[in-house]
Amino acid sequence: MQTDDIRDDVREVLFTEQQLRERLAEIAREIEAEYADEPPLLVGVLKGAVVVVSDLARELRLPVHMDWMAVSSYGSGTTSSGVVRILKDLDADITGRRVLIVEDIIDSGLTLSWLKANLESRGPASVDICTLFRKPARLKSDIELKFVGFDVPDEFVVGYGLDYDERYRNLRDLVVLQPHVYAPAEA
Ligand SMILES: O=P(O)(O)OC[C@H]1O[C@H](OP(=O)(O)OP(=O)(O)O)[C@H](O)[C@@H]1O
Ligand code: HPA
Ligand SMILES: [Mg+2]
Repeated sequence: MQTDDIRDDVREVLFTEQQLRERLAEIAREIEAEYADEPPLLVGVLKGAVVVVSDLARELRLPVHMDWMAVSSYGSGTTSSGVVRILKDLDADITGRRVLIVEDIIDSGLTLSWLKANLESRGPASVDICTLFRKPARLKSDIELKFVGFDVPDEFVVGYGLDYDERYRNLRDLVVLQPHVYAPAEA
Protein backbone atom coordinates (compact mmCIF):
# COMPACT_ATOMS: atom_id res chain seq x y z
CA MET A 1 0.00 0.00 0.00
CA GLN A 2 1.36 3.44 -0.91
CA THR A 3 0.48 6.64 0.88
CA ASP A 4 -0.53 10.08 -0.47
CA ASP A 5 2.48 11.86 1.02
CA ILE A 6 5.55 10.24 -0.51
CA ARG A 7 7.63 11.11 2.55
CA ASP A 8 5.53 8.68 4.63
CA ASP A 9 6.85 5.77 2.53
CA VAL A 10 10.48 6.44 3.51
CA ARG A 11 12.23 3.92 5.80
CA GLU A 12 15.68 5.51 5.82
CA VAL A 13 17.41 8.54 4.34
CA LEU A 14 20.80 7.53 2.89
CA PHE A 15 21.86 10.96 1.60
CA THR A 16 20.16 14.26 2.28
CA GLU A 17 19.47 16.92 -0.30
CA GLN A 18 22.29 18.99 1.17
CA GLN A 19 24.82 16.13 1.04
CA LEU A 20 23.89 15.54 -2.60
CA ARG A 21 24.28 19.22 -3.45
CA GLU A 22 27.70 19.41 -1.77
CA ARG A 23 29.01 16.29 -3.50
CA LEU A 24 27.74 17.50 -6.89
CA ALA A 25 29.63 20.77 -6.38
CA GLU A 26 32.85 18.79 -5.75
CA ILE A 27 32.29 16.73 -8.89
CA ALA A 28 31.61 19.91 -10.87
CA ARG A 29 35.04 21.23 -9.94
CA GLU A 30 36.63 17.95 -11.14
CA ILE A 31 34.71 18.16 -14.42
CA GLU A 32 35.78 21.79 -14.94
CA ALA A 33 39.42 20.75 -14.53
CA GLU A 34 39.09 17.80 -16.92
CA TYR A 35 37.29 19.74 -19.66
CA ALA A 36 38.93 23.17 -19.34
CA ASP A 37 40.05 23.11 -23.00
CA GLU A 38 36.88 21.74 -24.53
CA PRO A 39 33.54 21.76 -22.71
CA PRO A 40 31.75 18.41 -22.99
CA LEU A 41 28.38 17.51 -24.37
CA LEU A 42 26.46 16.29 -21.33
CA VAL A 43 24.32 13.29 -22.27
CA GLY A 44 21.61 12.67 -19.71
CA VAL A 45 20.01 9.26 -19.58
CA LEU A 46 16.26 9.66 -19.23
CA LYS A 47 14.44 9.60 -17.00
CA GLY A 48 16.43 8.95 -13.83
CA ALA A 49 19.27 11.37 -14.62
CA VAL A 50 17.04 14.41 -15.17
CA VAL A 51 17.49 15.69 -11.62
CA VAL A 52 21.26 15.07 -11.57
CA VAL A 53 21.82 16.75 -14.94
CA SER A 54 19.68 19.68 -13.93
CA ASP A 55 21.62 20.31 -10.72
CA LEU A 56 25.07 19.38 -12.09
CA ALA A 57 24.76 21.54 -15.22
CA ARG A 58 23.80 24.59 -13.17
CA GLU A 59 26.72 23.96 -10.85
CA LEU A 60 29.19 23.93 -13.78
CA ARG A 61 30.77 27.15 -14.96
CA LEU A 62 31.71 25.66 -18.36
CA PRO A 63 29.53 26.39 -21.43
CA VAL A 64 28.28 22.79 -21.70
CA HIS A 65 25.72 21.57 -24.19
CA MET A 66 23.05 19.08 -23.12
CA ASP A 67 21.38 16.23 -24.94
CA TRP A 68 19.26 13.28 -23.85
CA MET A 69 18.89 9.60 -24.54
CA ALA A 70 16.20 7.28 -23.35
CA VAL A 71 17.09 3.63 -22.98
CA SER A 72 15.20 1.03 -21.06
CA SER A 73 16.43 -2.02 -19.24
CA TYR A 74 14.29 -2.26 -16.12
CA GLY A 75 10.63 -1.85 -17.01
CA SER A 76 8.67 -1.72 -13.77
CA GLY A 77 10.76 -4.31 -11.89
CA THR A 78 13.74 -3.88 -9.58
CA THR A 79 16.42 -5.91 -11.39
CA SER A 80 18.06 -5.29 -14.75
CA SER A 81 17.13 -7.54 -17.64
CA GLY A 82 20.40 -6.70 -19.41
CA VAL A 83 18.45 -6.13 -22.62
CA VAL A 84 18.76 -2.47 -23.62
CA ARG A 85 16.47 -0.68 -26.05
CA ILE A 86 16.94 2.87 -27.39
CA LEU A 87 13.65 4.71 -26.87
CA LYS A 88 15.03 8.13 -27.81
CA ASP A 89 18.36 8.80 -29.54
CA LEU A 90 20.59 11.89 -29.34
CA ASP A 91 19.70 14.95 -31.43
CA ALA A 92 23.41 15.89 -31.65
CA ASP A 93 26.09 14.49 -33.97
CA ILE A 94 28.90 13.55 -31.57
CA THR A 95 31.63 13.00 -34.17
CA GLY A 96 34.89 14.47 -32.83
CA ARG A 97 33.24 15.77 -29.65
CA ARG A 98 33.94 15.06 -26.00
CA VAL A 99 30.93 13.34 -24.47
CA LEU A 100 30.15 13.00 -20.78
CA ILE A 101 27.32 10.60 -20.02
CA VAL A 102 25.54 11.63 -16.82
CA GLU A 103 23.71 8.93 -14.88
CA ASP A 104 21.81 8.75 -11.62
CA ILE A 105 22.89 5.21 -10.70
CA ILE A 106 25.15 2.42 -11.92
CA ASP A 107 23.70 -0.80 -10.52
CA SER A 108 24.66 -3.85 -12.62
CA GLY A 109 26.43 -1.50 -15.06
CA LEU A 110 24.79 -3.31 -17.97
CA THR A 111 22.86 -0.29 -19.26
CA LEU A 112 25.90 1.97 -19.28
CA SER A 113 28.46 -0.46 -20.69
CA TRP A 114 26.08 -0.95 -23.59
CA LEU A 115 25.43 2.77 -23.99
CA LYS A 116 29.13 3.72 -23.79
CA ALA A 117 30.01 1.22 -26.53
CA ASN A 118 27.12 2.50 -28.62
CA LEU A 119 28.29 6.13 -28.37
CA GLU A 120 31.96 5.19 -28.94
CA SER A 121 30.97 3.63 -32.27
CA ARG A 122 29.89 7.09 -33.49
CA GLY A 123 33.43 8.54 -33.65
CA PRO A 124 33.53 10.94 -30.67
CA ALA A 125 36.80 12.38 -29.31
CA SER A 126 36.05 10.77 -25.92
CA VAL A 127 33.19 9.18 -23.98
CA ASP A 128 33.29 9.20 -20.18
CA ILE A 129 30.76 8.51 -17.44
CA CYS A 130 29.68 10.53 -14.45
CA THR A 131 27.30 8.85 -12.03
CA LEU A 132 26.00 10.21 -8.77
CA PHE A 133 25.43 6.74 -7.27
CA ARG A 134 27.11 3.36 -7.70
CA LYS A 135 26.09 0.03 -6.18
CA PRO A 136 29.41 -1.88 -5.96
CA ALA A 137 27.85 -5.13 -4.71
CA ARG A 138 25.87 -5.51 -7.92
CA LEU A 139 28.34 -4.42 -10.60
CA LYS A 140 28.51 -7.05 -13.33
CA SER A 141 30.68 -5.14 -15.79
CA ASP A 142 34.16 -3.65 -15.34
CA ILE A 143 33.06 -0.35 -16.80
CA GLU A 144 35.29 2.66 -16.10
CA LEU A 145 33.52 5.42 -14.16
CA LYS A 146 35.41 8.71 -14.31
CA PHE A 147 33.29 10.68 -11.81
CA VAL A 148 31.40 8.93 -8.98
CA GLY A 149 29.38 10.65 -6.26
CA PHE A 150 28.55 8.02 -3.66
CA ASP A 151 28.58 4.26 -3.21
CA VAL A 152 25.24 2.93 -1.98
CA PRO A 153 24.39 -0.36 -0.24
CA ASP A 154 22.83 -3.28 -2.06
CA GLU A 155 19.27 -2.05 -1.57
CA PHE A 156 16.72 -0.57 -3.93
CA VAL A 157 17.00 3.19 -3.54
CA VAL A 158 14.70 5.96 -4.75
CA GLY A 159 14.47 9.74 -4.80
CA TYR A 160 16.52 12.46 -6.49
CA GLY A 161 15.35 11.18 -9.88
CA LEU A 162 15.29 7.45 -9.08
CA ASP A 163 11.93 5.71 -9.16
CA TYR A 164 10.10 2.65 -8.03
CA ASP A 165 7.40 2.00 -10.63
CA GLU A 166 7.65 5.68 -11.69
CA ARG A 167 6.99 7.04 -8.17
CA TYR A 168 9.34 8.87 -5.80
CA ARG A 169 11.53 10.59 -8.45
CA ASN A 170 10.56 13.92 -6.86
CA LEU A 171 11.78 13.06 -3.36
CA ARG A 172 14.59 15.47 -2.50
CA ASP A 173 16.77 12.92 -0.64
CA LEU A 174 18.07 9.47 -1.65
CA VAL A 175 16.12 6.99 0.46
CA VAL A 176 15.17 3.36 1.06
CA LEU A 177 11.43 2.67 1.12
CA GLN A 178 9.36 0.94 3.76
CA PRO A 179 8.62 -2.73 2.99
CA HIS A 180 4.87 -2.05 2.86
CA VAL A 181 5.38 -0.10 -0.38
CA TYR A 182 6.34 -3.30 -2.19
CA ALA A 183 3.60 -5.44 -0.63
CA PRO A 184 0.74 -6.36 -2.98
CA ALA A 185 -2.51 -4.54 -2.25
CA GLU A 186 -4.96 -6.58 -0.18
CA ALA A 187 -7.89 -8.02 -2.08
O1 LIG B 1 23.41 -0.36 -14.00
P1 LIG B 1 22.08 -0.93 -14.40
O2 LIG B 1 21.77 -2.20 -13.66
O3 LIG B 1 21.96 -1.13 -15.87
O4 LIG B 1 20.94 0.08 -13.95
C1 LIG B 1 21.03 1.46 -14.01
C2 LIG B 1 19.98 2.07 -14.91
O5 LIG B 1 18.67 1.69 -14.46
C3 LIG B 1 17.89 2.85 -14.17
O6 LIG B 1 17.15 3.27 -15.27
P2 LIG B 1 15.76 2.62 -15.73
O7 LIG B 1 16.02 1.67 -16.84
O8 LIG B 1 15.02 2.09 -14.54
O9 LIG B 1 15.00 3.86 -16.34
P3 LIG B 1 14.62 5.27 -15.66
O10 LIG B 1 15.91 6.04 -15.61
O11 LIG B 1 13.62 5.86 -16.57
O12 LIG B 1 14.08 4.99 -14.27
C4 LIG B 1 18.93 3.90 -13.85
O13 LIG B 1 18.43 5.20 -14.06
C5 LIG B 1 20.05 3.57 -14.79
O14 LIG B 1 19.85 4.12 -16.05
O1 HPA C 1 18.30 1.01 -6.72
C1 HPA C 1 17.70 1.46 -7.73
N1 HPA C 1 16.62 2.29 -7.61
C2 HPA C 1 15.95 2.80 -8.68
N2 HPA C 1 16.27 2.52 -9.93
C3 HPA C 1 17.34 1.71 -10.13
N3 HPA C 1 17.87 1.29 -11.28
C4 HPA C 1 18.89 0.51 -10.97
N4 HPA C 1 19.04 0.39 -9.62
C5 HPA C 1 18.07 1.16 -9.08
MG1 LIG D 1 14.07 3.26 -13.06
